[in-house]
Amino acid sequence: MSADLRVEAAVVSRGLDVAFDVAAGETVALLGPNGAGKSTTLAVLAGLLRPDAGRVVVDGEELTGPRRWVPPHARRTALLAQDPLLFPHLSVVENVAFGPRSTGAGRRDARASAEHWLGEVDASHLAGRRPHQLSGGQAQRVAIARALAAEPKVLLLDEPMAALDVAVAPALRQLLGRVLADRTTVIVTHHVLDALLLADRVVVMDGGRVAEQGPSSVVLSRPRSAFAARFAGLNLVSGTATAHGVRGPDGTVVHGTVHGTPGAEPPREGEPAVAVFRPSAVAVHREPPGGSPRNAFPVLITELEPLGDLVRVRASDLAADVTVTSVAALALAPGLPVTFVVKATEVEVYGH
Ligand SMILES: Nc1ncnc2c1ncn2[C@@H]1O[C@H](COP(=O)(O)OP(=O)(O)OP(=O)(O)O)[C@@H](O)[C@H]1O
Repeated sequence: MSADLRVEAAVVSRGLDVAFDVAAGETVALLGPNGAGKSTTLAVLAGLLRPDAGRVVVDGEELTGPRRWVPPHARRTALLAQDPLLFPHLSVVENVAFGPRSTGAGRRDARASAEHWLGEVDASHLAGRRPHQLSGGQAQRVAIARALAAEPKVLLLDEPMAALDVAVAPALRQLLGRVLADRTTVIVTHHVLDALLLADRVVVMDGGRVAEQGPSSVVLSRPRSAFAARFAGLNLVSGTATAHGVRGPDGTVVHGTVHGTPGAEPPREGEPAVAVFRPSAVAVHREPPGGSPRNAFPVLITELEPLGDLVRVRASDLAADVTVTSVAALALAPGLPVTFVVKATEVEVYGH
């Protein structure tokens, strides 16, 4: 069911001029500051907005073009907004059956498909309820089932977790990880973890244009655009899982909290895993701290970069954000050997 996607779109009134591709089965996260044009791009893909110039091609078929316009309901693209927008007068199962009904399925097939997809999102028990009897997280699950039941070629998600309590977001992220695997998806998100764990690639937008794009782990650990650097700039250490962390390529173990990834159990020992921690969680020491249970990395400083009120200290593939005062106090400079120190409680470990 997955299809490849190409978009080129200029919308003059919104200052949008973007072009990017999504491979069949790939999940791309659209990141960027407010007003960057992420939602406008989704609207163009969904057929809700006709660009002044450009085209949208899915699976070799032009859906939007100079002389072509396929209306939203006939595009086989499903858009899932922050707000689930369920029909209030229909039950949950009727809401989900609306997806296949809208693509021409008969009543009985549509109902069977609705029951199947409710099962896929762990919401079978909600089938008979009305939308006003659902929590925000439950309603969003039902909306996901409705989107999937229409068997879209492309799934478009606009901050699907933004309106939810932080407490239910992890469960929904896990569900999305499961259902997005092998589906062509574009997801707008403000969360670095969504970009890292749900997306294969990220496209960073700024001022209506693509500022940077690439594999999620590369862009998030070595960002080139100012936004991506502020947004992420995470330290990532890839290797194999141990009981309490990750063993890096040089044999050093980074200790942290081991989590399951969306749709998967926590990594077992020896499986590929990545340790993630923020540069702001890293302290820089001139002398290795003795007898400490913390993670300590002996490194050589390669670069000092101003970052607002802070200074980003880069050393091989790692970064630490420290105050200007401590740069002066420690006389930090490129070429200086130092120790980067991070508490295990600041390190998250995921299967990769
Ligand atoms: N309905 C609209 N009519 C006219 N201009 C709009 C409309 N929606 C957005 N814009 C403008 O288009 C530009 C891109 O906005 P868009 O909502 O696509 O950005 P975004 O990246 O999705 O932002 P956010 O993260 O805040 O949702 C902005 O300048 C915005 O003010």
